This record gives sequence, C-alpha cells and structure tokens, in this order.
Amino acid sequence: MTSGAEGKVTPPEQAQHLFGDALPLVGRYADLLAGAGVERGLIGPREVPRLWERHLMNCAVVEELIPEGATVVDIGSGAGLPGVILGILRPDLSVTLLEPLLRRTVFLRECIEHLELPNVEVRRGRAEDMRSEIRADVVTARAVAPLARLGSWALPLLRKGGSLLALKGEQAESELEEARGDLSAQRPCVADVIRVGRGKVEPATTVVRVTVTSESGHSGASKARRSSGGSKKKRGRKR
Ligand SMILES: C[S@@+](CC[C@H](N)C(=O)[O-])C[C@H]1O[C@@H](n2cnc3c(N)ncnc32)[C@H](O)[C@@H]1O
Repeated sequence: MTSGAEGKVTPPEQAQHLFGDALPLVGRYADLLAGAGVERGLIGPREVPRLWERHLMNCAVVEELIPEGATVVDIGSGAGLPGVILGILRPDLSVTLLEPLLRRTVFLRECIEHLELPNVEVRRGRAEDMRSEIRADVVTARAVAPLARLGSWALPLLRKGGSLLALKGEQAESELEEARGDLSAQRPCVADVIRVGRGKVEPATTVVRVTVTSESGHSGASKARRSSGGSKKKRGRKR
C-alpha cells in the first residue's frame, strides 16, 4: 500500500488513554481506512470524521471480554473491524479475519503487512463453509447478520466454552430474546447482553455474548429429534 493511499485523521484525547502505547499503530490503521479504505469503497467517506469514536474505540473495548492467549475469528471482517484493532491491542491473541469478498481480503492483507501484525491472518471465505476447518475460543462479528443467522454461522466454529461476541446496537436485548430459541437449537449455549467500555467510550459498546456449553454441534433437542427418527416420514418408514 503506498503512503499516498493513507488519509490523515486526528485521534481524540480519550484515544490516548484507551490505546496507550498502541496509539501510533492504531493511528496508522486509521489513516489506511481514511485513505485507501475510502478510495476503494470499503468505508463511506462520511464515516471518516467519526472513525475514532464510532469505529476504532468502540471496537477496542471488546478486548476486555477476551481471555489471554485466545484464538479469535472475526467473521465478516470487512475493512478489519473489530479484528485488526483486537490484533493490535492484544499481541497475545491469534486473530483470523474471515471475509468472503476478494476486494476486502486484498485490503486486509495489505493492512496486516503495512502494520506488521504477526498475530493476525486473513482467510477468504464464508463463515458457514468453515465448520470443518475452524475451532476458535472466540468469534467476533460486527454489523454482519441478524443474531439468529449469525449464531448459525458462528456457534459451529467455537470450542466448548468458547463465546460469540456480537457487537450490536441498542436493540440487543430484544434481538437476543427473539433469537434465543434458534441459538439453543443450533448448539447448547448461554447468552447475555453486556455493555463494555463504560467511562472509556460514549456510548458504551453493546455486546451479545453467546457461550457454548457443549462439545456437540447439536442441542439435546436436536439429538432427541434425530434419535426418535426426526421427521414423521422417517418414523413411518421405521414402523
Ligand atoms: C457491513 S460489513 C461489516 C464489516 C465490519 N465487520 C465492520 O463492522 O465494519 C459485513 C461484512 O460481512 C461479510 N459477510 C457477509 N456474509 C458473510 C458470511 N456468510 N461469512 C463471512 N462474512 C460475511 C461481508 O462481505 C461484509 O464484509
């Protein structure tokens, strides 16, 4: 990526407290987003003035929820949010940016190279096609899909005890209540809504956390359905 492809965006004062020593590197990423990211249509030009507060800082506080040394898969990483920020802030994490669109993976690879992030890799693909290939401690996703669909993509990628951290808007509680049945049918799990970064970002970041409680990819209910023959048609044949 040429330096000419970098824009310039000044970090707000709170960014110093939040990012500490990582601020210069986050600043370089911000410049890439504001430059090549906008030129290539990966983020809208109207996002540039609010890049720090609404995007970078909002994503950064999610690191509080990620255990030391975790493997993290960022589904639908787009221009790298929240995955790149997590990779910068937490060198102890192994982060995979999972993104199906070529144009976006090209940008992501250039960012990783430019920012020299050895703990971050880019994979091109759809989350639902990665079931046999990925087992992670944490899956993150921001602005990717409604919760029930996101759960059907993310939960199969998690180890037992692993969590989906979905960055959501103010309607997170009602979205979770609507999706609860689908999430449990996908895989036994517990879920809650957490607000992270109070006092650091305004508003705090809303995260739906879904933690899988079983090794199996299927809930007890699905297992029961399968062992009792599943559909009526099958039961008929058995008799
Ligand atoms: C609205 S963008 C959000 C990008 C980024 N997470 C952010 O917050 O700026 C949604 C991204 O999800 C990706 N996506 C869509 N379907 C997907 C799938 N099945 N698996 C993985 N990523 C997907 C899209 O290509 C797109 O980059």
